Amino acid sequence: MSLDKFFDTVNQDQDNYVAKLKEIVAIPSISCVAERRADTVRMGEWIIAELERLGATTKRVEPGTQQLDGQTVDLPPVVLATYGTDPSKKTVLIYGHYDVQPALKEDGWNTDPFTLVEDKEHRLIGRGSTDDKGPVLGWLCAIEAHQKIGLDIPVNLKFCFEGMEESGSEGLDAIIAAEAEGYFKGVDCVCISDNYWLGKTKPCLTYGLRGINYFGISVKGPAQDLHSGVFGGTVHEPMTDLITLMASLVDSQGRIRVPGIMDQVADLTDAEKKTYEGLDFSHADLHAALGGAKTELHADPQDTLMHRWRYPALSLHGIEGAFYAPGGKTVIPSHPIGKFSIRTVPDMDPHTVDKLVKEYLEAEFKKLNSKNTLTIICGHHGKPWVSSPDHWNFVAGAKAVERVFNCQPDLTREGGSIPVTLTFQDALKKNVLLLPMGACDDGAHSINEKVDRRNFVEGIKLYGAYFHELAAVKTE
Ligand SMILES: C[C@H](N)C(=O)N[C@@H](Cc1c[nH]cn1)C(=O)O
Ligand SMILES: [Zn+2]
Ligand SMILES: [Zn+2]
Repeated sequence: MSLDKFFDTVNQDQDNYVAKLKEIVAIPSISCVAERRADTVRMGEWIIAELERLGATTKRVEPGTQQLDGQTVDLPPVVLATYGTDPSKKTVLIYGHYDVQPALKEDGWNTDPFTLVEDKEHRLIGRGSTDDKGPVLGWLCAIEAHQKIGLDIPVNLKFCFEGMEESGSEGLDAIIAAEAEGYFKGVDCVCISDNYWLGKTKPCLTYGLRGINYFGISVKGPAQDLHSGVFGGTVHEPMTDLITLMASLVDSQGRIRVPGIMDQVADLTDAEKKTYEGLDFSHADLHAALGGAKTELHADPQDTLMHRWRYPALSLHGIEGAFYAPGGKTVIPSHPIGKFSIRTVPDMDPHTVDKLVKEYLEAEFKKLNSKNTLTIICGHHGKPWVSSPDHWNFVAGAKAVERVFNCQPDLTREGGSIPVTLTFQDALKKNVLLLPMGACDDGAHSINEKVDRRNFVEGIKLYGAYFHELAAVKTE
């Protein structure tokens, strides 16, 4: 079977695909703030319209409401769609998310985050370009290219696109559980494109993710912010308590200081250690992704990967309600909320993690003898996931990589979290493959997020080739 015509069409039509990416990057579908909820819903509606234009049957599912920024708001729709129902074909379920992380030009972007621009190195820069609008659009472009040349897609496609992945996938697990024997019945395998290659040139197949527990530390003092000249030295300052608590969570070598956390981590076996040996990863790749900074914690690249994939990490994210703007405001913030998360790994249990963190911070706060009020906010959870890369779904993914990139993919785990992965595996009892298009230096969640034009275009080819390899692969 030759896919050359499909590949040629993708090459020829790439400017149209990039124009579509520009259209959707312009929709600021930030799921974590109420004022962007209407845009997030609009983004979901754009996908429904595009799927219908391609001839898919869609189902818009409303997951309910949530409390956000002091309001009750509708959760964005979960978009389910079916393309092909031939009982003689395999059926693959494709998941992606259409929400994005916040982004402001003032964060340090060189260009407006919601205007996709292409620079001289053919980087397509804009929020969501790699996480996850580029990959989501990529699947739809692969269908379009097949249609254009009259090439049959040899598998049935089901889609599940959500708008809350960056905010804990609220509402999605219940929909999957309710539809496991309904909409999702007949699915043979699952594919997700929402992570990144190990380096900049070689694709990978991914069989593991870390989980996440997200926290807030609220320290409340006076009823309003104070003048530090009038009140400094006379009151317990909430920021002082908060900074002390945040500093107690992790040391500068990245070691988590909450007792009991490391006790839950699965032991490293010899077999697992071997999986790190042949990997094409050096600290040069890490430095590239750090924008040239050489600030690694570990001397050995294998240790770096283990600490990304199979050990937990605690990261401090920010402080809501604290003064952060330029200039020298002499304020005592009255109610700062510190944000941090723990990336979790097998065999950590999210509820045990919450309990250990809460107990530890309350005990540390007691030591401060402060008259302020502490509240620990246990936010969203996502469980870690590890699966077997020996399944035929991975064989099809590897063959697709070989066809498009002429090389064997790396087999990787991922340090980030996609909470729904384990839900699909458990609820549908089917293998899940992560098949990314983005490179290690794409800067997801960061400033100047990008996807390289090459990755976007070759990624569309990869998805199309995967359809054909899935159809051909032996399942015994
Ligand atoms: C790996 C995926 N593209 C991703 O970025 N996932 C997020 C999920 C999340 C959890 N809380 C907020 N976002 C991540 O790993 O941070
Ligand atoms: Zn993300
Ligand atoms: Zn993502």
